[in-house]
Amino acid sequence: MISLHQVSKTFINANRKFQAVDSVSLHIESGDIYGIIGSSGAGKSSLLRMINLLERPDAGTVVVNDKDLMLLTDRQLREERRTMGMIFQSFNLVHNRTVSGNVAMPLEMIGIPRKERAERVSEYLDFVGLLDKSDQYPSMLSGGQQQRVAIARALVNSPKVLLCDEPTSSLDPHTTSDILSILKHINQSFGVTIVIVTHEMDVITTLCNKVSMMSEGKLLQTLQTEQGNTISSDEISRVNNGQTWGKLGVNHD
Ligand SMILES: Nc1ncnc2c1ncn2[C@@H]1O[C@H](COP(=O)(O)OP(=O)(O)OP(=O)(O)O)[C@@H](O)[C@H]1O
Repeated sequence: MISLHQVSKTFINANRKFQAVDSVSLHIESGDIYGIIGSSGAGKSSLLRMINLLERPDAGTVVVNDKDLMLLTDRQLREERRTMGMIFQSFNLVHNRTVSGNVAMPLEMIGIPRKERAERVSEYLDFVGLLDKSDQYPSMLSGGQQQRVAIARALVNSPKVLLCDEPTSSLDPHTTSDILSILKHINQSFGVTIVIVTHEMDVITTLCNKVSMMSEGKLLQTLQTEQGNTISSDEISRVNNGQTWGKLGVNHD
């Protein structure tokens, strides 16, 4: 469903080149919950953002739903991006719009009529348990509630893929667990493929059936199990006696 082939990305900072992603290839099947784990600066977010071409690779190919995204026109790319929702560590809500106003935004952009828009917004706010907060503003909500609004907004267009960039990194453990349950439910109930970037091992062992470890722009290793199961911490410990994980600065216990 998603294939990255030898993608690379170099940024230029203060006239110095920095290779954030170095010839990475990976394959994600429909229905997977695919984790990308690594320490800060490993290139995880850049890699994730290349899946929907928010970041354009300097080299390599990005194929989603059998389409080579680099070959699409701007208009075709906009359409293809609608099949991919995205959520972020900092939620990225629009603060001068209400909760329902935020969730309605993707539908407004494609001209869905008001009545249908209202129905779909209510349906997804109900799904994330926030229907009673429809008329509130983001600043009146907790971090976990704001992330649930962002999830509703990402789902309202019925995407096939949900891209998650450190979605629980600014949340406490209890709220993290709530958000991970919602993500699992989205995968199981709607068949949405999930790609999640994290530096937290618990996120991987709670949620993911595949995980790639990233360091210094490269994928070091990928582990996988059946869809519907999660990679166990035992399995992770067995690989190279955990040495690869240690190299990432990630605690695998
Ligand atoms: N738009 C950009 N311009 C310049 N440098 C960038 C840009 N985006 C990322 N980088 C650099 O590329 C490297 C990889 O960043 P990236 O955000 O992909 O890593 P990460 O593994 O997600 O780290 P973190 O968990 O800290 O977000 C970092 O050194 C970062 O400073």
